[in-house]
Parts: sequence; structure tokens; C-alpha cells
Amino acid sequence: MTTATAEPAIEDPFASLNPEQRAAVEHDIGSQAPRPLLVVAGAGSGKTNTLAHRVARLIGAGADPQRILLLTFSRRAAGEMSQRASGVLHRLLGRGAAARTQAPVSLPWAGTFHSIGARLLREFAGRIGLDPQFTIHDRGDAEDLMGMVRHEIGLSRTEKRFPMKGTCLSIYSRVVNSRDPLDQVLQAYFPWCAEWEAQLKTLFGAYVDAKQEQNVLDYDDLLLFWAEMAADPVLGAELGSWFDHVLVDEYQDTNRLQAAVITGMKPDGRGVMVVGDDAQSIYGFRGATVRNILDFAGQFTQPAHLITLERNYRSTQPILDASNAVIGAALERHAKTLWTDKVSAIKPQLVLIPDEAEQARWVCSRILEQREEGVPLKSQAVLFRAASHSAALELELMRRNVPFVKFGGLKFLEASHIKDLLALLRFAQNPSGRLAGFRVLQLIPGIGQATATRVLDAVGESSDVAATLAAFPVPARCSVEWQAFCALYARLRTPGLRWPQDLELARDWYAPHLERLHDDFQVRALDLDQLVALSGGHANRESFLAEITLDPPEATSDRAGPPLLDDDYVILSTIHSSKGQEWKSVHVLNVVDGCIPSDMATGNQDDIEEERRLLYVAMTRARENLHLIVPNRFFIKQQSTMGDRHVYATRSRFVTPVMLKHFEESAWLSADKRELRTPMPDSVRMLVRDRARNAWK
Ligand SMILES: Nc1ncnc2c1ncn2[C@@H]1O[C@H](COP(=O)(O)OP(=O)(O)OP(=O)(O)O)[C@@H](O)[C@H]1O
Repeated sequence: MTTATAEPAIEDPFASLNPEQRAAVEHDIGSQAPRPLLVVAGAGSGKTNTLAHRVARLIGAGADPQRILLLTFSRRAAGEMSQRASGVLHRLLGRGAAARTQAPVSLPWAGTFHSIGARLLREFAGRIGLDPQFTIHDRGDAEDLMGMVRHEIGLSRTEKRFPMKGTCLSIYSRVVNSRDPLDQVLQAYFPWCAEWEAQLKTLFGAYVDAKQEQNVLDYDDLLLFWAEMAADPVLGAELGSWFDHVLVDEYQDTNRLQAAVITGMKPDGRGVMVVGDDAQSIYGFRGATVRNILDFAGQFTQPAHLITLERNYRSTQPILDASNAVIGAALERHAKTLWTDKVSAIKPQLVLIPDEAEQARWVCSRILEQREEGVPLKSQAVLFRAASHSAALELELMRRNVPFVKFGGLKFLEASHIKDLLALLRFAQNPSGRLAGFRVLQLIPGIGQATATRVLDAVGESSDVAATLAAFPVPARCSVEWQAFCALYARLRTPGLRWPQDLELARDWYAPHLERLHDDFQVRALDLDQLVALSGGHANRESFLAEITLDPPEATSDRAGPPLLDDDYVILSTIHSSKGQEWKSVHVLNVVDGCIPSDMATGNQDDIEEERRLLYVAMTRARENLHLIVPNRFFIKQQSTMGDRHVYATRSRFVTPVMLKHFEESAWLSADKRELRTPMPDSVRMLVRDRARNAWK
């Protein structure tokens, strides 16, 4: 490394790291065969920061960025990691002041497991019998295809109701990702479906056939095929030889298949580093297993080195005390106790409030008060267990004109107009994809399921799809629309079309349909604009379709659009989507039994433990102020015959009486009038508890 004389003095970007972080960053630097490394660390202990420094250190020591595989949980995390590593690297190279203006280091192999898997599969497609033009089904598409197959093989007409398509896909996915046999998965997680084991096997076989015929892969296939390649002695070794370093963030949320990908590519663990926190493992419901962390040390042909980070840099000591108490009651975990030197006299608040409407008003008022005290809206977040829990608060924020952005709610790709447009592009990309074709064809007025099926059958047998479509005898009443569609389709299939022209053509064709189908077409048109804006970042249609399916934008514009015009807005987020982030002030809604733990998740002990970790994740997002809100009356949406109703709620079981000393409790009868705040005498507390219990008798 050389420094020109005119450049500022080299600053040591690693000076701020603590000894354990530094040990992780320096681990086997300069060695030809770096041993596998596991960094286990508590919330806010700088895992992600350490990983970014490690990447910079490796590159600074001569590693080729093209040969670094960096696997993160989301695309956003991959981008942030590249940014952070660049900053460190520029400082390392003595360009401290200019670091912010320097282009980030390009890490071409930084991304999610799924997106990297998709890229590798396209590279290797020819050798593993895949057509490289494959399209990727998101969860919704996969569910629909499962539904179609379920219907085709007669399972939708069974006398006793066969599991719904969504359940079938969940079972299938769990089997694939956990690598456990079907009967075990059924017994453990779907006991009410166990009687259908034989039929499910048939269904899953037919589903796999359908995917193959239509040249589509679902999310699980991206991992499954990658793991299969990695397990092959020849392909696995070849894949492994592409990368000198394999770094994985958030390892606690990986599943067995993902672990198999790593061990297949790097059986001796050379150059492998993973970071994670077993206490933050919150994706068990998707088949992630905390065993990956617990078993990491013995997974390779040489033992892994372990470094533990316990110093927390994020939260004040009272917030940590409360969080440690909550996670301390967990049944099984890596023993570690977080500490910090951030003293504070402010304990986390436990706020009792009459109902959800008051909760919304109260939170909104506190957010505004804090803003008056100088805390920008962006430094404040409201977290909740399920996306629907923020409905009352969203209304209140709108009423008071407080801008917000919501993460983890209705996903962009779930909106029907986005699905329509993407289906059109997918059908142009891969005419064998029946699901996309089925959706698009029915956009044309006069074409229903029967005609669409016949068209797709004809397409399936044709070598010139555009010509087949043009010649297809559709009912006379739709011939004008049909011709317009065929002309569009032919253009979309024309070689040499310059992306994103395809998307613009598709949008123009779709515009009148959007207007015909939706009253709020103007709002929805904004989403389509957003889609066009996103398209610019991609080289071609294929990469756009793959990426958008794998890592969709978080929110639709009717929610996220207007607030984004403001430069300050509150963050509303599900706890799952808050992973890896931090805010100065955090409000957690509905800290009551039935929400945390969710009443959907009280089936078995593992589920309950995962809910406990969720609360821990939520609490450890806060830097200075943490509020857990406990509404006394809570509205639940029932699937049962009782219908939706209000219930009396009790404080979440994860905040036990012995933990109350870590909180400051307060009760509010009304959100707005400060004088109505009461310090809550014990007698009242007893009353409230009794009432809550009686409601369940
Ligand atoms: N050595 C350090 N000195 C000062 N601040 C640090 C240090 N290491 C990390 N931090 C800060 O601590 C905070 C948490 O870091 P980071 O996000 O990397 O933690 P994490 O372990 O990935 O957290 P979590 O798992 O809870 O999401 C960040 O604000 C980061 O800048």
C-alpha cells in the first residue's frame, strides 16, 4: 500500500474497534488458508460493523473483491455493507476526508442467498440441465401454481377438505429447507395435515414436474439447486474455487440448506466467516435453524475459531438490563451478557393504556413531543408483531399529518397491478410459464379461464409463439383488443429491444386496462412509475425480473409515496423487518399475550421461544428511549365462528413480575391529557389483572 505525499496521513480505521472486534477483523490475515471463523455476538455489539471492517481489511491486504462472496439477509444490507466497507477502505488507504465522495468498492458477489443462487444457477444452467431462461416464482406465484396442480390432480374435490394451497406450499417449503422428511415435518408443524401424507407426496411430485415443464424455479429451488451443485464433488469444488472468502451475516437466520451450500463449497471451511446471534433467531417459521450457529464449530474438516462480542454500543444500560432480563428467561441460548458504558437514568417505559385507539393517540402524541424535543422523526420507530397492528396508528398519523413509511406491510409485489405488469414481462421472457400467461391473457376483456387455457396449450406446442398468438381464433368480440395484445407481444419478443423499453411498452399497453379495472387507478399508476424508475438499475429484462422477484421494494406507493416527499418521517415496521436496524426511540405496540406471543404461534415451545426472541429483537433496536405499550383491550381478527371481537388482554408473559423492576410503569386513562396519567397504585393493578383474567373464564 503506498501513499502519495500530497495525501493526508493514513488514519487507522481499526483504532475504534474493541479487542474482540479487532481479533475478528485480523483473523488469519495473510494466511493462505484462513481457518473458519464464527463470531457470536449480542444485539448491537457491532457484528455487522465488524464484518464490514473485515471485508475492508481483506481487500486492503490484497484480496480480490471479485473473489469475495458476501451473503446478507436483504439486498439493502448488501448495499450497506459495500458502502461501509468502502468507507473503511478509503480511510485505510489514507483518503479519509474524501471517503464519502469515493465510489464504493464494487463487491459483485454481495447479495442475498437467493439472488446469488439465481446468478450461479444461470451460469451453470447448461451443465445441470436447466434452461438458462428460467423465470423465478415469488411466494404468491408459487402458491398459485401449487393451487393449480392441486386442482388438476383432483385434490380440490376431496370429500374432507384437503389443505389449502398456502398450507401445501408451506409444508413443501419447510421440507425442502429443513431437509427433514415429510412425515416428521407434518408431525411437528402441521399435525392436522398428517392424514394427507400420501396425497401431499403426490401433489409435491406433480408440482415439481409442473415447474420443470414450465421452466420456472421457486425461491426454494434457488437454494436447493445450489446446495445440490455444491454437494457434487466436481461442481462443488469448482464453485468453491471461485471464491477465496465466504462471509455470511445474520447466520442465525439461515436454514440447513444454506449451511449445506457453504459446507459444500468450502468443506474445509477455508476463508469462511459467519456472524450471528442465536438470541435473535426469528425465522424458525421459515425453516431457519439456530443449530447452524450452535453446530458451526464442527461442520468443517478443521475446527472453527470462535469469537464472542459482548460489548453493546447501541443502547443505554437500563435498556440492556431489561432486554437481558427478557432473553435471560429463554430455555436455551449461548450464554452472553451484554454490557455498555452508556449510563442513563431513564428506564424503559411500560405503558398501560385502555385500548388500541388510545394507544395510537398516545404513541402519536409522544412521537410529536419527542420531535419538539429535537428527536427527528426518522430517529423514531414504532414496531409491531403483525403488519395489521399498525392500522389505528396509521390513521392517527395521517389525521395529524405526520409522515411515515411502513416496512413489512403489503408488499409491492403483492399489489395486483404490479403483478399484472410483471406477469406480462415474464410471459414475454418465458412463454412456457403458464401462470404468468394465464394472468395476462385474462386481462383482455372477453378472455376467460377456458380461452386462456386453450391459448396456453397452443403456445406450449408452438415454436413461434408470437405467430401462434396472432393466428389464434379468439371470440370476435375481443378481436380488436387481441390484435393490440399480439402486436405488443411480438414487439416484446423482438431481439434487440433496449431495456427498459420493454417495460415502457408494457405499461402503455396496460394503462387503459388499469383504468378499467381499478377506481383508484391514479394511485396505482404511481406504483407503475416506481417500477419504471427501478428498472433503470438493471441491465436487461431477465436480471430485472429476477432481482425484483427476489428482493422487492418494501411498500406500495399509496403508503410510502407521499411521505417520501418529506425528508423526515416516522418508521413503522414489523419486528421482523426491523432486524439489523436501530433508532434513538422505539415504541413497541401491543405487548400483550395474543400479540407477543402471537396467538398463531402458541402451538409449541419452540414457537413460543421464537416469540420471546422477537420481543428481544424489538427492544434491542432502541438506543435511548424504549416504550412497551400494553393496551388493556385488544381487537382480534378471529378465524373461528366467534368472529372479530375485542378481548381483555394481559401483559405479555415475557415480561414477568420479577422483571418489572427494570421498567418504569405508568397507566394512562386517556392519551392526550397529561393530568390523567396515574402512577398506578397496586390496588388498581390488581383490579386490572383480575378483570383481564375474568374475561377468559
Ligand atoms: N467499536 C465500536 N465503537 C463504537 N461504536 C461501535 C463499535 N462497534 C459498533 N459500534 C456501533 O454500534 C451500533 C451497532 O452496530 P451493528 O449494527 O454493527 O451491530 P449488530 O451487532 O450487527 O447489531 P444487531 O445484531 O442488533 O442488529 C452501531 O451504531 C455501530 O456504529
